Amino acid sequence: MRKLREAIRATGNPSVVGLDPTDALLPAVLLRDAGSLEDKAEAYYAFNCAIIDAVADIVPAVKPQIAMYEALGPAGVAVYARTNAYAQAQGLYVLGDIKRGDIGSTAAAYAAHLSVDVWHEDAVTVNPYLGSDGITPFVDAAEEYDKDIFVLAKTSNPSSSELQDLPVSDGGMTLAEHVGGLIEQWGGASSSSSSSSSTGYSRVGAVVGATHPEAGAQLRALMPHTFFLVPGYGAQGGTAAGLAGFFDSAGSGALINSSRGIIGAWRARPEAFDSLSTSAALEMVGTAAREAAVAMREDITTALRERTKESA
Ligand SMILES: O=c1ccn([C@@H]2O[C@H](COP(=O)(O)O)[C@@H](O)[C@H]2O)c(=O)[nH]1
Repeated sequence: MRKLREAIRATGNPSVVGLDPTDALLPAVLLRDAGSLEDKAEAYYAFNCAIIDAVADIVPAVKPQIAMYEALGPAGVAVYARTNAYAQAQGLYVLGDIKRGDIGSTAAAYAAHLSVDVWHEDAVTVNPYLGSDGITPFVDAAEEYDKDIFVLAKTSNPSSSELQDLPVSDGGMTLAEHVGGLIEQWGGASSSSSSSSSTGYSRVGAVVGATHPEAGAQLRALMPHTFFLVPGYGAQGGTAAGLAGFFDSAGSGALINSSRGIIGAWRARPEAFDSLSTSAALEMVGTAAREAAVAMREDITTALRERTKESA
């Protein structure tokens, strides 16, 4: 997590902007002439670049959600990779939300996301449901190419409880907590020769939803070497008040994501977007995204300061 932590320190901002474009999240004027999937993919790219340009100096990272790009077929996948390259060129850490997981031989092929530089990702998300042989290829690739992975532990969605809250031991440990223990092990296996080990956090992070503050605090206590990616703030109802427990006592250890709350912030503006030119609409999208990103940063850093005051 060395690169991510340096970027968080440089911006003073532990939050990440999710780049999850959909037709509903783009002003209609940007899609007016998009007659094909290729045109639509180009519109998504222009939208993403406007947002990246507007926030690159105030956030450490972006998290493109590959599903939104795969929905447009090959042209969308190409725009996913181009968006990542553009974000990296602006100095941002790129966390590809690809949520892969499969048997070992197939996981090894998926791990090319980290080893083959066409994807331009600094980290990817992975699904641990298949166990260690589905994860090890990603850990090995992350180690070899100095990248990171984030393993799903306690996800933000309401039905995560159907599986992740099940007790898996007599002591009442939940499946999410058990996965947390495995993540610490996978990170420990990676950290011996890792440049990340000097940061106190291994290169194997965990995804822990902002919508579950109690589970977040519990997992933080159980997982001292694991950096958290925390989705669910904003559109899914997670609040800054519930987030402090996801961070360590030094105010580090977590990166909070907002996607729709930032890239769709333009929808709350009074301007009549449809009467704007494409370039004016893109500028407004960027301005609204920047304001929303600043508000999110203030919200989170204020909550962290309040916690420090309370514990002093
Ligand atoms: O537990 C999880 C894991 C991943 N996500 C992803 O994060 C964003 C959230 O988008 P918002 O618009 O901020 O709700 C999206 O890409 C999800 O696939 C998650 O929400 N929860």
